[in-house]
Amino acid sequence: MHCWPNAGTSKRKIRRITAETPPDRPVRHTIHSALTNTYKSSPSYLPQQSKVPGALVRALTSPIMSRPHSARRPYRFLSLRSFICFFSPTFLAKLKGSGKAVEIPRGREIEAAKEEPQLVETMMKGGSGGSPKKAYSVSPADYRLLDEVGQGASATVYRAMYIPFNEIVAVKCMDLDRCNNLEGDEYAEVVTGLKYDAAERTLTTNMVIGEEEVTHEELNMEDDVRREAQTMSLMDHPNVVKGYCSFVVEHTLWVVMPFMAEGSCLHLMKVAYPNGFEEHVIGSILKETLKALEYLHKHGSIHRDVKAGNILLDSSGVVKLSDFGVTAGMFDKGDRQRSRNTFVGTPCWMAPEVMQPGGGYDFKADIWSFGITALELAHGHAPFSKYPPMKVLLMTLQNAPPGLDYDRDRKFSKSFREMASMCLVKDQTKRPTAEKLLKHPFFKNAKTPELSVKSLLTDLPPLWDRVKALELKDAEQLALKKMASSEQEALSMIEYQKAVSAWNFDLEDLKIQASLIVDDENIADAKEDDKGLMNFINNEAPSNVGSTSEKLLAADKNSDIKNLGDIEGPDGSGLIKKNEFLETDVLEVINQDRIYRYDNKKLNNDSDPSTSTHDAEPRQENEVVKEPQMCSIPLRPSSVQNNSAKRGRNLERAESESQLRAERSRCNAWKDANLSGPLMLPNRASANSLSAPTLSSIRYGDSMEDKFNLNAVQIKGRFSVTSENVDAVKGLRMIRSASVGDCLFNPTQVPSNELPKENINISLLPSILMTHLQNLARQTSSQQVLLTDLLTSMQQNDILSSFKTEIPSQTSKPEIDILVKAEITERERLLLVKFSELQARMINLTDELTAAWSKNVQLQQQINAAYSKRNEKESA
Ligand SMILES: Nc1ncnc2c1ncn2[C@@H]1O[C@H](COP(=O)(O)OP(=O)(O)OP(=O)(O)O)[C@@H](O)[C@H]1O
Repeated sequence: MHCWPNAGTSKRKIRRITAETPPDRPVRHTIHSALTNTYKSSPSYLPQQSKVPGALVRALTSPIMSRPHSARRPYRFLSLRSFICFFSPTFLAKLKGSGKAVEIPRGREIEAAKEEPQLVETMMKGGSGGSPKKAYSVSPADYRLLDEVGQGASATVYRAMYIPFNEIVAVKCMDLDRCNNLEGDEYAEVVTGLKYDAAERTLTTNMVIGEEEVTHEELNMEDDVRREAQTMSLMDHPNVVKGYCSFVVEHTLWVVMPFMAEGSCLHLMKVAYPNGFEEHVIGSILKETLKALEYLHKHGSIHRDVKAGNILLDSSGVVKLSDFGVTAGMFDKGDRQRSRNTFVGTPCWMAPEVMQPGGGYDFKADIWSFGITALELAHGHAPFSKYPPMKVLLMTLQNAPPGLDYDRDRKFSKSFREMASMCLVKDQTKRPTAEKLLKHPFFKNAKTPELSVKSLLTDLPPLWDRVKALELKDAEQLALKKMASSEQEALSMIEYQKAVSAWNFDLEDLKIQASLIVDDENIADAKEDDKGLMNFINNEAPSNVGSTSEKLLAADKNSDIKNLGDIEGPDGSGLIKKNEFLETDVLEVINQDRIYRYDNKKLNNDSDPSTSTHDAEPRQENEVVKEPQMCSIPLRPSSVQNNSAKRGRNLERAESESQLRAERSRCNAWKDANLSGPLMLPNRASANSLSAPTLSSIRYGDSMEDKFNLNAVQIKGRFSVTSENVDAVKGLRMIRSASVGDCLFNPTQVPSNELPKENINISLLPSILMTHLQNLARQTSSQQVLLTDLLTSMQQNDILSSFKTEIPSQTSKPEIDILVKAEITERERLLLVKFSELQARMINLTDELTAAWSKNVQLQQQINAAYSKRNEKESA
């Protein structure tokens, strides 16, 4: 790493110099000397005396700078960007290569900008390294958007023609409204610090020079959107996507950049390499990415969103890192050692230290994400990608770091596995720097991307056609969603049947559901339920995992932040200090737009059956899974729902894309069922599953439930009243079935003569009842299947335990044996409890079925009577 000076000092120094310098003295030399002294440890960034822009000089030497704070007023001047960037070491590089000194009479900056918009454009555009600048204008009229080539959470990327040069570029249109609640121009102005006046073709800025140190953050410049545009224009490296220029157009910020004709690695994997790339390709891609990271880190930036979706390829195989929306300057506050405290990134790729608010992190966080990206490229998806964000956070903190599995990833070399594991060390201080990592043998032997990556791209249609094809697929899925409601009802029942047969052994899932999903209406009940559940879990299974989740639950439910104790991951590295991982943090995590983006996107991958169990869920040694879960799942908090609603079309896209794959994986779900943990019978094929998809809900539930819920006007228990039958059941009361929580119509409570004739489709009622009865019958048979399986599983456990008692392990220690036996005995006990519960439920169900049948008969008689009465009346 370069030894950077303390930028804070430099700012103060510059301030002092400018304040003390009489306006009529030539100041360029003074500023240049200051910079020379301040940045002497990084000579390549020294600005040349003649290259400090005049406007900047004017701004710095303006009398306003020497006024006391109180006397300073909002000050408008040309190219705030130049001013701000002046403090950034990276900007100095730009000055060195390109700096065009422009003299503007003092106090006439705004007028000059209006008279010479071209000047503003010049100040805004990128360019460095001494190469002649290509000026890209900031007028939207100069760009013709051709095809959509990418869709991010906050942006749509287009292939576009830059008309003046007849050159193809990419234009990323970032929706400013989506980034904030502020409206349109107002927000655009705030976040960019720049106001584009289309009529005048000028860019102006409002800013208050206030505190002693003028920094990005104090100037309200920390926003992702502006940061991205800014960072992109400052970067200059062959492996970094450079921003040519950026400007505000109505409610969007346009960032113009080179067009990368093959899109992102993620996109390529989705289209043609669902199981990941071969090692030699991965080596090339990663090496180029690492070079980009090395460059960024050397220049004081942390990317914070390294992932396959942000590694772009062009048709000649060139690899570039993009998306600087969350890039942070390590020296933003003028403290070289200062690490970041904000919670930014995408959960699967996020380093453990980033997830722990207050802990602080530095550029090593990018190395972790880089390691995750290595696994992503190797498997076609990131580890834990099928889990909801909150779960990913917990798993990353608590589980052993993911890695390339010795057996499953046999096809990969030892050096690749080793390189990945070096990056994925929880202790950030033990991770190598990008520079060091580049020297790893894995990269030493990597081929140039032109050789390896290019071979991936043969026979592929153009990017925009691929994007369209994916969109068509999405549309098909959406159409599927809109199928007739009766079909949906039928399908939902099938889904439900599958879901009721599902085994979910995942204690974590259950806890997360319990902690995250809160029903406003039933909050008190839910609290009680959850308390009981958690007490049970923790009494029975005092694992670290349990206590962590309980504490999160406690924080979430009771806001009793002070009660949080220290929470420690099993390896001690995932330590969450008292009061650090608080309710607000949890909610912040949930509310993080980026997480939702990720969530939406990852839904595409979630159902990917190739996700390995190794990746997915390395179990803790001490995680003793015990409790057969039968808890009722409350709804999620409305705040989360509100946020989810914002996901809008992204979610729809993601959902629909995931449906087909989800369908496929559902088919295998039953036989894939994991028989190694506690049993959970989902007691609802719920409308909630989206908020906290569990293994079972991912496999069985989401898409079909969505279809089902599309027409649902009321959801009770696991059944819904759809818009089709709502009229028919008007006036009928619903009763809750004691054992299964179903809602059944209770015709005996409604005398037949009270049935509003005009609303009753008489023939519909028996059919509705029949459906419910059939469901009951199916449930009973499902329960029987469950019982059989349970018995089989018990037998297996018996065999296992007797085997273990008969043949004592020679290698394991006696304590471990005792633990194993205790666990098996405990499991047996729980299975027996479960077994008797199921038996009782089956008996209940059978009773209910019989009762329902007889009710059905009664009802039919009543209906017949009512029918003949009406006939009689009519004939009379
Ligand atoms: N310069 C480019 N050339 C070609 N395609 C691009 C370019 N930039 C982005 N894309 C495509 O657009 C997609 C979305 O872009 P990008 O990731 O920058 O958007 P975003 O909203 O920042 O997304 P994210 O959700 O990752 O934050 C990329 O995954 C890529 O496929």
